[in-house]
Amino acid sequence: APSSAGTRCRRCPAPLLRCSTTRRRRPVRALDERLLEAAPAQDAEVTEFGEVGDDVEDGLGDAEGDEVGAQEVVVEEEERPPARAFVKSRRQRQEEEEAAAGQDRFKLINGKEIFQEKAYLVGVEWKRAGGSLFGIEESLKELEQLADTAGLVVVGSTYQKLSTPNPRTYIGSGKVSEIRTAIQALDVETVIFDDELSPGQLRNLEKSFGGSVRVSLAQMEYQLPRLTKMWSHLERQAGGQVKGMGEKQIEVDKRILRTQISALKKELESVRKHRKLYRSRRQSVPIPVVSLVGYTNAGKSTLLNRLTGADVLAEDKLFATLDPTTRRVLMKNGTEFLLTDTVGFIQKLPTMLVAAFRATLEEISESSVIVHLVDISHPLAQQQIDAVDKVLKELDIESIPKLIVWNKIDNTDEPFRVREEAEKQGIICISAMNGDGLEEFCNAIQAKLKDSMVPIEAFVPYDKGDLLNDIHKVGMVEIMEYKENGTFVKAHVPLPLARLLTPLRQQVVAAL
Ligand SMILES: Nc1nc2c(ncn2[C@@H]2O[C@H](COP(=O)(O)OP(=O)(O)OP(=O)(O)O)[C@@H](O)[C@H]2O)c(=O)[nH]1
Ligand SMILES: [Mg+2]
Repeated sequence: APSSAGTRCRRCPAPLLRCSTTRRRRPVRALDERLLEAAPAQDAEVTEFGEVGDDVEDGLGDAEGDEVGAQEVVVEEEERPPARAFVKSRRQRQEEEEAAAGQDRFKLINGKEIFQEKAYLVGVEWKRAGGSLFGIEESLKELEQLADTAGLVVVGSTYQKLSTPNPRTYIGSGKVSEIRTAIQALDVETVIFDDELSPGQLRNLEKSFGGSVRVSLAQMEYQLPRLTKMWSHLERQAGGQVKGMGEKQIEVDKRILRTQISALKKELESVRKHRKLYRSRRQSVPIPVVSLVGYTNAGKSTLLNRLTGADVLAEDKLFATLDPTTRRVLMKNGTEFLLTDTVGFIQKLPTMLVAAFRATLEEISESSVIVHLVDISHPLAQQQIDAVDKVLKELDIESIPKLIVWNKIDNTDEPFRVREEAEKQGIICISAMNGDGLEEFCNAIQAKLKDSMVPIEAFVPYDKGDLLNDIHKVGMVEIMEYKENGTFVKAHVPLPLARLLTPLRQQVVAAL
């Protein structure tokens, strides 16, 4: 029989069009649908299935081992309508399904409605030594998480090992055609490159991916606040297989995204203005600022919530925090500090991102202590630490005392051993989730804060009582003696407060 191998399911004797076992995994499903769509020209499409099917076959298991699959086949075998009618009814069903799926593809993410585009990821591993801290597979995994955070559905990914980029298309021509096949087979709407491409390379890729496919630099902006990666958006192919519905969705999708971008831009701008104002106001009440930095998903927002009860967005998503948030932490001994949450760091921090998140970075450089929070339960914890350190180095903040804190101790396999290691290195272990080690954390912060303060001795007259309050709140008092016309204080205070106290400090000698 012609092309019998291609038309039969590998796992069962059913002809492919009737075997619903193949509808399990997404890539195959997409192919199956295309197959049905082009039913009158079955043979040609079936060949395509045979080819691409090989790539997605693994993991399906063998026929005997999978009873569910066999059952599904039996059910469909019972009906056996004439091929064409069968295809038609399936087609209708498929249309309905698709319409329903279209609705499903709008997801609420952080209170905003986002259309779930189908995305395909492309990465490049450089052969030269001493390249990235992260392996290509890790990098793609992270990119997948980023895409997921942005509300995309990743339908596939690929990567290539290269020693130099192809000046025309960045990746090699073989890879380009492989991706083109995948775009068609999987109905891909967005191709995301794990690197920054030149406008020329983008244009050439656009051509290579087919005339009706558009790759545009402007789309980079799509997810700018959430995604730091290079975006290239592929128009769904017009005509033929595209349903009117699908086209409309793309338009709606674009509109939503465009509105979102401008709204987010405005938001970001107003946040910056607000924070600038806030900062200058705060400087007159010199409560020390502690900045929380760390790789994305380290648990910074969770820790801030834990310590302050602030309702800061904590999510198992990358870049859950867009706007840095500052909260007041009151310690048991009455001392206060301001804790600032920052947006998570990430490897390959592109210039674009540095600019967009300058607000966060400004905050860090003005803090009294920097807390570097690490997800110690992450298999790539060390690489993440290195990536964060690299960014911190660029900020020129070496003079600010730093505290390293290992978080998610509850999530480690051998918490005892991890704690032992931490102790050796003078590192604090906590669980922001269950509150373990938070008291130790606060004490360590206090000790670090003291490092950043200056020792003073001052005589504060009774009519300047508010200054005494400030010293209590933000400083560390060693001696406080009430005299006839004022109070003698020996303490460590932050530099700005020491400056405010300067006139009173001069009076110390006179008063004694
Ligand atoms: N098991 C465990 N999970 C934690 C702990 N702290 C945080 N998490 C989880 O880790 C995930 C990320 O936490 P976030 O607080 O959003 O992380 P973040 O560092 O603010 O992330 P970005 O804002 O993206 O930089 C969430 O799912 C938290 O519930 C912890 O101590 N133990
Ligand atoms: Mg956060």
